[in-house]
Amino acid sequence: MSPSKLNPTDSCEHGDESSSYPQSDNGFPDSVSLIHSEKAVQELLQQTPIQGTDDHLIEFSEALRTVAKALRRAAEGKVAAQAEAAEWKRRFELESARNLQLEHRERIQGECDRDFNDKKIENSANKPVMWNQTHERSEDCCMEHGICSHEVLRDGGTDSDSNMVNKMMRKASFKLSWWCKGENDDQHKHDIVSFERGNITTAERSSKQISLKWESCPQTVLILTKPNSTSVRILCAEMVRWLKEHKRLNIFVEPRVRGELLAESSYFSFVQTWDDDREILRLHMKVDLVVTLGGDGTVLWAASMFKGPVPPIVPFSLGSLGFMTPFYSEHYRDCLDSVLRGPISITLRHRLQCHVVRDSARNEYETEEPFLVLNEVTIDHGISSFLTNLECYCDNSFVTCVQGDGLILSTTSGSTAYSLAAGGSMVHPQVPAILFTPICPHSLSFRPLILPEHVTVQVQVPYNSRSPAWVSFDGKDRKQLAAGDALVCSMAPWPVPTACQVDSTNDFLRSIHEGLHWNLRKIQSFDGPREQ
Ligand SMILES: NC(=O)c1ccc[n+]([C@@H]2O[C@H](COP(=O)([O-])OP(=O)(O)OC[C@H]3O[C@@H](n4cnc5c(N)ncnc54)[C@H](O)[C@@H]3O)[C@@H](O)[C@H]2O)c1
Ligand SMILES: Nc1ncnc2c1ncn2[C@@H]1O[C@H](COP(=O)(O)OP(=O)(O)OP(=O)(O)O)[C@@H](O)[C@H]1O
Repeated sequence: MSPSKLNPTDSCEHGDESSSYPQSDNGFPDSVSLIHSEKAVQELLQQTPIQGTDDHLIEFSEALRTVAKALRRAAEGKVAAQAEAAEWKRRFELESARNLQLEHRERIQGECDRDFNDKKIENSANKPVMWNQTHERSEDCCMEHGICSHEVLRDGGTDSDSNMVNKMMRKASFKLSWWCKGENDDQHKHDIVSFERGNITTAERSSKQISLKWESCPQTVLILTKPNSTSVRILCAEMVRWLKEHKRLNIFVEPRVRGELLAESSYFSFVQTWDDDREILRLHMKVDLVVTLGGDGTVLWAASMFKGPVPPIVPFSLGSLGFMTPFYSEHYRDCLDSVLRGPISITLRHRLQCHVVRDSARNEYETEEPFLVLNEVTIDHGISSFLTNLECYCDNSFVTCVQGDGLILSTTSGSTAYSLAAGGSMVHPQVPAILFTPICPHSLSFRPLILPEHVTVQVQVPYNSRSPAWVSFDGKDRKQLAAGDALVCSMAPWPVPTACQVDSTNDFLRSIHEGLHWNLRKIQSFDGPREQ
């Protein structure tokens, strides 16, 4: 998996650049080849006395080039083999996780079937138990499309109202479709490439505006709130009351928020929460809709709670910027009314799946728990004042060595955040791409890149790096990357569906106009010189 590595004991003292620096095929000097090639040349020089003729120089430079090429090929072969191994390892881990999930479900299914047969549905207060209508159906839906929309909940009867006890509850099902010229077309359209008679054409583009239509009514809402804000706390209490009394919905909140609500009034005892963080892993199976009350950070927080499929999120703006929070909190009743009724436009925001691969773990096929980021993963120098030195590979091909303050690998949703501040382009959130944006590169010729969604980007701290690097995920969870450690990033299979106020294009343009005053300039006056 690892790209070429430098031996820390090797010296990097170079002589005359023009004669002793080998060039790789792509024009960049390869660090491993350089060191070895230099040694080879020095040996050659010792063995063959220079007679000062052009012939000798040509011969030496040819030998040098051949050695450099051979070394480069060997290094590339090694990188490819290691990357392939890492990819297999990643697939194996995904498969194992999937199998575990299946086993877990089968176990729960078995328990529920037994319950059914015995006709004894027990009340497990505050802990709804989930099972699927049919195993196959859940597989189709959850694994293929990311959102388990047909799963069934057996409510443990946490509602204070006694007739709610043992109520049978379905997770609301929905259908996604592409909007066609503003009309709702029920067909899923895929990007079809035709090559009839040698003419390549593409039919419908798949990346149209996406519409979500409920097939059964949403029943359970999770409300996530920004902490330490009085206005958010007041709005949350009001919204919970309204959703319960007017929409008859089951409501989940974080333990902190339940405590706050109960401190206000015992009326809120119907509000559900979780005791154990492991229950968060099952939230996507219980919740039809997530409401966020805060700024972009609260949307990031909501996304980070779902390590797999994410239910649709309705983000209300209670922060100062709000690129991902298109709904105004003053109109929450109308907004939620229309969202619960549907159909709604959604933006499927892609996430990046990031694995830290430790140098020591490489032979043991171990990676740490992956992080899913909605904005970006950043690798920087942390508190060290040294330049970061990062070797970057894209699908095993060498991209560049970043020498500067660091590197941002951003989603298109994150393109208006840190990546923008570092000089990256703003990209429509529905574009499936990975932004490769350096932070203060010490080079006159470095420009940000936009890579296609299907690539795997690998960033390695070389052995000759003067200091470790630090990686952070959506601005949180800092981890150190020591020399030899690497970060491997690819597009995650679970996007974050966020409800749109109008549609994803309108919302995106409004956010850059309102949030950044993008391209705001006084309109040129009509009077003045004219072209003749
Ligand atoms: N120099 C910078 O611009 C810089 C530096 C560090 C972090 N950040 C961003 O902050 C994010 C974490 O946000 P937070 O709210 O938890 O921390 P925070 O409270 O420090 O807020 C950072 C700011 O970034 C804004 N922001 C977040 N996501 C955005 C997006 N997708 N588009 C436009 N603006 C966005 C937020 O609204 C907020 O104003 C990181 O993911 C990173 O993108 C930016
Ligand atoms: N439910 C939560 N629990 C813990 N932390 C949270 C939660 N929601 C948000 N945060 C954190 O609180 C911080 C501020 O949140 P957020 O960005 O939403 O508010 P804000 O700072 O008012 O927004 P803006 O930056 O747009 O003004 C973020 O770092 C975010 O990660």
